[in-house]
Amino acid sequence: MLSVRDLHVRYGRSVAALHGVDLAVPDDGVLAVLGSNGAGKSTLLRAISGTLRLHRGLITGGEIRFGDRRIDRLDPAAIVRRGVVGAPEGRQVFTRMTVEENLRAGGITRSSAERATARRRVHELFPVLRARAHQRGGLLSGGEQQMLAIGRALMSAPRVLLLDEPSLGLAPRVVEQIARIIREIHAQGTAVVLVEQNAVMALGVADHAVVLEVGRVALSGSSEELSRSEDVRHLYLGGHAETRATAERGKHKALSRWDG
Ligand SMILES: Nc1ncnc2c1ncn2[C@@H]1O[C@H](COP(=O)(O)OP(=O)(O)OP(=O)(O)O)[C@@H](O)[C@H]1O
Repeated sequence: MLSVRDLHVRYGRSVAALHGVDLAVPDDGVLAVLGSNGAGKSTLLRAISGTLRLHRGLITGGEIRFGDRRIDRLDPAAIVRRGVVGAPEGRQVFTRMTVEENLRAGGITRSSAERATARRRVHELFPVLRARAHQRGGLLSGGEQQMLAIGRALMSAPRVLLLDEPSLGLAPRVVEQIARIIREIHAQGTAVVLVEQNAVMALGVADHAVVLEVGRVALSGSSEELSRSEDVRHLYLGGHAETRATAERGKHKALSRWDG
């Protein structure tokens, strides 16, 4: 279980980005983190992955635990070794390196046997990455780069995968494909924290969700509950989109009847 308790984060002296955030991600869960621009979603992921300092940010209160150990004072490499691994946004793959070299870089903390197992898993999830093994990362399409970014994170055999807006800038068909793959990764036993502006996609994939508003958790609950929440529907789903989110979930899970 990954848990965040009363987390406060600042950037420099003037920006207080998180003001007492609480959340929990069960070992077998997918947690969606929704929220509008500037709500603090990326800050939360940076705090969990230990990368805040790269952005001149600092945890000023609270704690982050993985299992029974605190991880909020560890450096990013130690957090990856514990099994909590972030996939960068797709355009941040190593563009001059081949697909295979990108994957190898992701598995650098693991033994060669563990890397071989992880590579088989990545190739099964993303056959395109096997087909394009020797192509430069920068020549892949946006969706393929996103897949490579997720594949690179999976190479370190994470227990919790942190995803920062994997649907950003992708065509709806590709977003559906990524959503399917996230479900598959979860079904294989990896917990996922999914930061998304695309609430339809996120609520379709996650079991639970939190909505951040200016650095605070404004709402939390099961994805079904949040799909039905008036606030979430107006702010993030709009129109008939909530029906789509529910339909999406219905494809993959037996749901209680839609009462909205
Ligand atoms: N490196 C930084 N230095 C100073 N302030 C920052 C920095 N990064 C983020 N912030 C501020 O912290 C707050 C939270 O930003 P954050 O990027 O976490 O939000 P977000 O929910 O991820 O937004 P978006 O969806 O636009 O990416 C905002 O007020 C933002 O301006």
